Amino acid sequence: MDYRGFPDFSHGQADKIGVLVTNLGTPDAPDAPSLRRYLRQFLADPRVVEVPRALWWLILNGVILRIRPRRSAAAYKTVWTERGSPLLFHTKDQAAKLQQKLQQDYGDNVVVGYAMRYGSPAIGTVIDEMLEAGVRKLVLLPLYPQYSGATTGSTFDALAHDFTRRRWLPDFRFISHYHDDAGYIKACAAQIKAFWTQHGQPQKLIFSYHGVPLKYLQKGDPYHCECHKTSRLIANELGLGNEDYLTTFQSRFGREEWLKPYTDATLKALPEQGVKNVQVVCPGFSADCLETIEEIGEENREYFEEAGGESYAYIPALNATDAHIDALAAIVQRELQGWQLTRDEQQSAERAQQLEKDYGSI
Ligand SMILES: C=CC1=C(C)c2cc3[nH]c(cc4nc(cc5[nH]c(cc1n2)c(C)c5CCC(=O)O)C(CCC(=O)O)=C4C)c(C)c3C=C
Ligand SMILES: [Fe+2]
Ligand SMILES: [Fe+2]
Repeated sequence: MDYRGFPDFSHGQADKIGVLVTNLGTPDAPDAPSLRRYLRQFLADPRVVEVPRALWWLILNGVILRIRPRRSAAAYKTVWTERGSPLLFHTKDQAAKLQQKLQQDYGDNVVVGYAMRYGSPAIGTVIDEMLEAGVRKLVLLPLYPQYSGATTGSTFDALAHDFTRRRWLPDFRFISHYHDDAGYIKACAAQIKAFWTQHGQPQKLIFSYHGVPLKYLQKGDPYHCECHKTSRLIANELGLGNEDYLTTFQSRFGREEWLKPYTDATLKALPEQGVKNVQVVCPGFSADCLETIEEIGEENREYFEEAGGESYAYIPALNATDAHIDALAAIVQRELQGWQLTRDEQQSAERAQQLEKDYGSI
């Protein structure tokens, strides 16, 4: 085994702190070949689809990868922008703003990078760049507020796999969730309040989260509970009563039962129950993407309106808003305690280095 290292590192180099934010990943282009590549990597992950490998290999290659790439490419085309996939450019913006924010306290000693669990930029490539830049302490923040083995757990797997082939491992911290973090909850509530200032308050607020198969909950995945807790905390912050909001689950994949109630079935049923004015918000998505823009913004709007709904709005994700970046920075900074290198300490470290250079070490 040839463990990977960087032989030309400088001995005097100050240790840097690396903050790596990650998200799920997205195809490189909204076309069938790119989707086939992306979906093959994503859906072959045993954390995502827990079906016996040989059987799943047959279904994935024999059925899904023949049909889904073309269908999904058409959906991605409707959300694609000049800057590419929304998920990718929002993540890029989040990392850039987080870098600026953390630099205020840590100067050049902190390096913020972004990577994707599937597709590019790959986690290993970005860690290479960080280690080469002198990062010896690494914080990984998957941008999934609610923990699930399928998302957060899988991101850890990718990192752990990457570490198995490295010669010099950094100190490492992993933020596995922040579903009840006060700053995150306040940022979500503020985003909703700002929307209400412009568009008014709905009859019902729907908190819609990406679903997972029901059996993951039954086997001990905390995702379902964490989603409900996030909704409850945001609702409290907004002063809502139990009857003012609902928690639902979207983006079902495959035939088995997923977490319920389903977002689409709920929106189809609400008008008949007299609920004709709703707003949907997706606190589990830290960035707008196909699943929010197209599925919630378009597809589910149609279901609601076809069923007799009169007013429907999607409240955008936190994306790279200041309140979101402030919340993420606070989460990261809490994790950095003990590692903290403030600008003052950095300056005195630089002075010490200079003295050593001028007078030699004692
Ligand atoms: C936010 C948390 C997410 C969980 C939990 C999650 C679980 C999960 N997803 C699939 C299958 C697909 N998801 C797809 C897109 C997608 N999923 C998330 C997030 C979570 N998924 C995001 C942010 C996105 C959007 C990516 C983008 O490029 O915009 C897709 C691809 C799109 C499509 O072909 O429909 C699939 C497939 C499973 C099976 C699963 C849990 C087991
Ligand atoms: Fe998904
Ligand atoms: Fe979807």
